[in-house]
Amino acid sequence: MEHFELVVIGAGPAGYAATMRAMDFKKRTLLIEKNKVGGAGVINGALSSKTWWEISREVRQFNGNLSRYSIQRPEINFKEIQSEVKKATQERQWLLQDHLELLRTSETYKDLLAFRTGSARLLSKHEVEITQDGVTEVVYADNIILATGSRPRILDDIEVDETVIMTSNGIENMDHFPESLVIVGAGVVGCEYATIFSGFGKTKVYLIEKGEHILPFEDNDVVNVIEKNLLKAGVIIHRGAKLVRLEKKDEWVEYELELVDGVREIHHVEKALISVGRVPNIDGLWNENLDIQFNGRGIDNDDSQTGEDNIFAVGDLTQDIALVNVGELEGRHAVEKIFGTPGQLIYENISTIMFLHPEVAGVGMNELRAQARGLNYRVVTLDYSVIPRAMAKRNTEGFIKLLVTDDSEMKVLGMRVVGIHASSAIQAVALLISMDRGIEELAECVHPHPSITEGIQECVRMLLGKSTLKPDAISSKLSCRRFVNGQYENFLFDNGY
Ligand SMILES: Cc1cc2nc3c(=O)[nH]c(=O)nc-3n(C[C@H](O)[C@H](O)[C@H](O)COP(=O)(O)OP(=O)(O)OC[C@H]3O[C@@H](n4cnc5c(N)ncnc54)[C@H](O)[C@@H]3O)c2cc1C
Ligand SMILES: NC(=O)c1ccc[n+]([C@@H]2O[C@H](COP(=O)([O-])OP(=O)(O)OC[C@H]3O[C@@H](n4cnc5c(N)ncnc54)[C@H](O)[C@@H]3O)[C@@H](O)[C@H]2O)c1
Repeated sequence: MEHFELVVIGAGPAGYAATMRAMDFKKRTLLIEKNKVGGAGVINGALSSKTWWEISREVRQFNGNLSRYSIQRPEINFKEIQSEVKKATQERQWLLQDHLELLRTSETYKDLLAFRTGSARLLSKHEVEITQDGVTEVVYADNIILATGSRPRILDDIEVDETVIMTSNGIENMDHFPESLVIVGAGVVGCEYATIFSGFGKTKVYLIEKGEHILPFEDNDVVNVIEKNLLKAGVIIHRGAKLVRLEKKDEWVEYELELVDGVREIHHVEKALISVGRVPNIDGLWNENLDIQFNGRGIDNDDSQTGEDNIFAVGDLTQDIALVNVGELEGRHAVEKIFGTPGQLIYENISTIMFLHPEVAGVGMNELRAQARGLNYRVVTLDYSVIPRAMAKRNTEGFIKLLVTDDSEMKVLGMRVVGIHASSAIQAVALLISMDRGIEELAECVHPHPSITEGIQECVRMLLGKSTLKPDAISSKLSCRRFVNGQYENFLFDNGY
């Protein structure tokens, strides 16, 4: 039986990152993938959907500019766009595969790194069985990292064929812009695809959310901006709606809704996307005799470790946040825990971007989460219309919101930026959170001009009572408040100078 110091199952972002970190420790490692290297980080997931989003954003912007000068819009071609998306995912896949291959054949790594295509499962705490085309092989592993990721959750009674009724695994394989599309579930995936398809201007989008509002985990002020733009792009949003049935009829989709007032409606659309969350890929992954616990949301791990001392679980497979950067962080952490001196696995400073219209970037807590934890906090908001860079872009839609602790230290709890360049603006704050620092540093450093980060600096200065624009003068664009014992109150810091 071939012997490895580490076997990693799954070559998505989490497993790939874990394998490469193991190379730094010079450990003999086997990476096993049953499908394509890159996982949902590349195909039917992060990179593919972001390429669709980028192109849709350009089309929306371009069309908007043409309308401004009364110029007719050109036709856009679905297949050309789809082929551009395929090029992006292919580039990334080739990069990851070629990198793997070059390492495997290099002098330094040829005895360390091995790769097998096949489906893997654990026979015991040290034996991994790999099956490919009916051929089975068993290898011995000192340590094992499970990184098998997740797949779309499917609702009972809905028959997904990935052609007419689809999940995120099928939506990108259509061959034309559908005339109409219903999206069930207005979480991140649902809202991103609603933004993408409404942005192209070729598809009537219907968005169904069982909760009271779209993006139920986000603050109302963020949701309001996104919802307003979706509506402006012609999206019909059914909030608090119960999906009674959704089925294929004559190659179209018929669905029935029960609305909040009890009224029932029947709709017909060309295609459906089911985006109601994801489930971890654990089926048959390990034998029952192993102490690996599953809690419904994912593998219940402690600092990436399962109940077995040599078996670890990382990425979407676990109960923690399902993101590429989190999977990579966990994968690297698990390897450091096995072979080195691990740092702390910290989730508080994880940055996220939701690719909507406009983009929404976040780090740390939002108000919903702070309130759910019963925290008192200070919160400052600044509208994009006071930021020179946004004025120059002729796009002042959006705002910055910063949350800090309600004490003299004012440690950063979290931030949301909604608007252009949101994603690049949050990095400095992510760093402050990771360093567990107060906000003074941000107030004093000199930002480039004009930049969106100047808006963040102004937020910080408002909290410190030394902003250039005063919130009590332009309260429609700036606010500085405390949230104490369930109530908001205006807050003006008197620094005495
Ligand atoms: C539509 C969509 C958009 C997204 N957008 C973003 C985004 O913008 N930013 C972001 O950070 N995240 C995004 N995500 C989430 C991100 O894709 C996932 O969090 C990330 O891919 C998880 O990485 P992973 O390695 O844990 O799992 P995966 O990427 O799912 O990879 C797991 C791999 O394991 C393989 N595998 C499974 N079982 C076995 C087995 N038994 N044997 C061998 N191999 C196996 C699979 O084939 C797969 O390649 C998005 C997800 C979706 C669906
Ligand atoms: N930009 C990004 O970072 C990004 C993009 C896409 C996905 N992701 C990751 O992928 C994960 C999965 O995304 P997702 O959107 O599938 O899940 P999600 O949990 O974000 O959203 C699912 C939504 O479906 C709704 N829902 C559930 N059952 C329903 C029903 N029967 N009828 C109507 N609505 C229903 C839920 O209330 C929720 O709003 C995310 O949690 C995120 O971690 C990240």
